[in-house]
Amino acid sequence: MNSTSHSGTPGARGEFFRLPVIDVSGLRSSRLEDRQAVADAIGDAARNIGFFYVSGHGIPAAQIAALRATAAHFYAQDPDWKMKHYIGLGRGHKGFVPEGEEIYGTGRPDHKEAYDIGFEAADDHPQVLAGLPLIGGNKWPELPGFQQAVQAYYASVFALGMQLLQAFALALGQEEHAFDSYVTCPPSKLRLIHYPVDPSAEDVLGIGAHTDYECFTLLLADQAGLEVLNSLGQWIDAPPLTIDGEEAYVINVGDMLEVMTAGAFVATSHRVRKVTTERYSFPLFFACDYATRIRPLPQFAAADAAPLYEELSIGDHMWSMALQTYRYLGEKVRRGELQLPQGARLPSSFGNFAKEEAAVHAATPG
Ligand SMILES: O=C(O)CCC(=O)C(=O)O
Ligand SMILES: [Fe+2]
Repeated sequence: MNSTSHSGTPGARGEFFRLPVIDVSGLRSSRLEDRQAVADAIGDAARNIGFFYVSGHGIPAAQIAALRATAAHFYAQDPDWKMKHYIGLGRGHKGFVPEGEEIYGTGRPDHKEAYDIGFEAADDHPQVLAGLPLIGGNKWPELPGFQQAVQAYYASVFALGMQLLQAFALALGQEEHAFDSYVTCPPSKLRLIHYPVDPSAEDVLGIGAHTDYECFTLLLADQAGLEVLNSLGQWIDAPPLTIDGEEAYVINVGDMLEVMTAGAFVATSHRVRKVTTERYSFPLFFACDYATRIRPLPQFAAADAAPLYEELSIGDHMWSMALQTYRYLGEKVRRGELQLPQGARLPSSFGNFAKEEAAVHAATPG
């Protein structure tokens, strides 16, 4: 753990007022005790909060700067040119996501645009040939340096994700590499999100309240705006943090780690408030391979487990969430061209927000 000035102060589970900072440089130590100590801190934060900052990650500042520069260059282009890379063109669900395309909790479109990049899969990859949604090659705009900057950053942040996956395995009492073989060609998406300022827009959230669908998320943002829901119903700020000259990442537990732990780890709800300063954020949603069946680990499996934690395929979950939040996919569902996978959950089924809502309904007579 970092110095106390940065640490969170959790009381009861979910009662936090700031996010803890975990120095993960120990994950690169050759001594298992060092790696286990970091993993235990991650486990505590995942249980009590579902969100934490990570310092000591070692991602080169130059790669982050290059990514920011190329993202800004892309968004400065005119709208028609950006739409040539529209996510709805071609298969694979990758590319440019214009403002208004995504709708989360509020039922109102988010005030943001994005560019979605996936784990690169060749056209002859068995998962592509099998026609799995979300898997395939990327769209690379003709912008000098874009592809190089994005691929270099993707490789680094993905490698950090693998280290965190191993730490989560240790935190859950598993062998460190227990989950590695589930991550060979995952639908792990890196998003370059741009939140433009619109002073005339009233109360338009950057992103409505939601949980993330995958195992966990690694996020880097350049401005405040991200807010995390605690168990008292308060939105807690998670602004960018620089520690010893290095920008910290925000890591949060996603729906699939919540299922694997039958709720012991929380997929915590979060949102981005209306921005007053132009903002860029880059989440990597770290997933296992599409067909991985996610179910509670043996120590969390209980005969009376909530139906929410019934086994599901991670890819089907991600795809069904996309079908329910992207306009172009929703239209295809309505036209009968695409179907929701069997057993699809509704958006916002997981996380503390969902549980509070359920508790309110259960307590409401009639
Ligand atoms: O922009 C941010 O800080 C958060 C983005 C986010 O929550 C998401 O894309 O799922
Ligand atoms: Fe999110």
